[in-house]
Amino acid sequence: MLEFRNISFSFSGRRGSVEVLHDVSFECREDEIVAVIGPSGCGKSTLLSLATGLRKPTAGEVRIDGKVVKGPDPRLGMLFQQTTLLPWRSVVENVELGLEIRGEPKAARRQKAVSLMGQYGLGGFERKYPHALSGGMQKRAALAQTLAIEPTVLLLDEPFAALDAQTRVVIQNDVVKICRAGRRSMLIVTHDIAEALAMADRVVVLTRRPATVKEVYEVSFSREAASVADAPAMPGFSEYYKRIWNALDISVTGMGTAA
Ligand SMILES: Nc1ncnc2c1ncn2[C@@H]1O[C@H](COP(=O)(O)OP(=O)(O)OP(=O)(O)O)[C@@H](O)[C@H]1O
Repeated sequence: MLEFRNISFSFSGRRGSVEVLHDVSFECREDEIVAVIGPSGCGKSTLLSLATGLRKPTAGEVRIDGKVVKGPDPRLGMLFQQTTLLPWRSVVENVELGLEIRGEPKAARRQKAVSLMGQYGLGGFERKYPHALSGGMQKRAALAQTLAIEPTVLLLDEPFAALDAQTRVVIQNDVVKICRAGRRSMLIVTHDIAEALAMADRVVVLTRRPATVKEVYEVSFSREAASVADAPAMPGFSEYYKRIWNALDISVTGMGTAA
């Protein structure tokens, strides 16, 4: 379980400090998918960087399974918008990278990587290089790389933003299935209300900077729909969409209508 307890964070610069997060508290329990959504620049990525231990909160604590995060933690797996495949390594060598860093013997890590690639629809592409894969396949390979180290908590920062609309839904669905099958916790930062509702069990809406928790919505579309693609047709989906849109308090200025 991942917990943010009374988190505040300020960036310090020559002109003083800017508070980005103010007293943020929520948790992501075992076998739960939580989406964090908020206005652009409110501090969502900063919040994730605190969970990775790369930054320290100015106040409050981040805990994983009850222990305060003090630095990079092997229980965390990350997937970001930009895929992190190394172009000079074959796909299978990319997938096994985390295991190699961890010192796992070559034969064992290769077997694990090949097996994961098979599970994620990448069988036969082991010896190809990343440029030979489509965007969706690269994302799957990055996901296999992340999951190879068997993290208990997955952090995703707008991981699907660069994908085309159809591939995006397919990969969203894969990620939800993989996460549920392994009873993992997943925290996903997104700008996309539909993505948050279709994938998550809870949606945490942050305010503008300094961000604090504005609303938390318990939703069940992700568990009840047959797939991510079916979630928007579920009763109540559009009502939650509207509620979250209103909570985000974004003003849309149109062109107006001609008299
Ligand atoms: N290294 C830094 N030094 C100073 N300010 C920073 C730094 N990194 C981010 N910021 C500021 O902190 C605020 C929060 O940034 P962050 O990237 O966490 O927001 P976000 O909600 O993820 O943004 P977006 O929705 O656009 O992806 C922004 O106003 C940003 O300009």
